[in-house]
Amino acid sequence: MTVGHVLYLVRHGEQVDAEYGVADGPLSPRGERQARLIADRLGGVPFDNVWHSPLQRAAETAAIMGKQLPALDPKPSPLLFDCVPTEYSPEMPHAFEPFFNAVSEEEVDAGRAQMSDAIAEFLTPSRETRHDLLITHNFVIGWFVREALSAPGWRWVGVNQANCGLTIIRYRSGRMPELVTHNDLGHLPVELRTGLADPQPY
Ligand SMILES: O=C(O)[C@@H](CO)OP(=O)(O)O
Repeated sequence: MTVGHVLYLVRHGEQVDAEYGVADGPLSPRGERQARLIADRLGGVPFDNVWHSPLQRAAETAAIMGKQLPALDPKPSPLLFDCVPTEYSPEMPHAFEPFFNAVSEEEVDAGRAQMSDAIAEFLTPSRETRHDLLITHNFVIGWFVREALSAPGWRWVGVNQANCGLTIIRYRSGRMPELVTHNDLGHLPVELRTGLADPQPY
C-alpha cells in the first residue's frame, strides 16, 4: 500500500511583538524554541520538499529547522504568503465582521487567487510516496484544512493553529483527502502553546 502524498503543515514560530499586530518581524525567543521542538518532532520524516512563506517569521522558522535537520532544503514559495482567502460571509459569526471590514477587495481577490494556485500546486494525490513540509500562516493552513474536508468556502475562519503546531493531511489516488492530525501540540510544553485566541494547555 502506498503512503501517498503527505503534507505536514506548520504555522511559523511566535514572532516578536505579535500581540501588537505588527506586519512581520523576527521570531521571539519562544518562537525559536518552538521551531527547534517541531524540528525534533519531525526529525524522522524523509522529506522530499520543504517550502516556506517568504515572510521573515516563516523563513526564520524554516532556517532553524534546517539547521537542526541538515537534510532539509527549505525554499521560499509566494503561494504560502499570509493572505485572506474570502470576504465576510453571513454564515460566519458576527464577531468576525470587524476584521473583514479592514480588508480591501483587492486583498481578498489576491488571497483567493493565491489559494487557488496553492491548492493546485500542493494539495495533490500521488501514486508515489511523497513527504512535503509547508511552513506557513494560520489562515493558509485553515484554508487547506477546509479544502481537504470539502467544507464551504467561508469555513476557513475559526480553523486555528498554534505557533509550530502540526497539521497533517494525506492525499492518495482514489481516496478522499485524510486529515491525519490537526494542530497537534504534543511536542510543545504548555508555556510554548502560543498564537491561539484561547489558551490550549492540554
Ligand atoms: O495574523 C494572523 O493571525 C495569521 C493569519 O494567517 O497570521 P500568522 O500565522 O502569520 O500569525
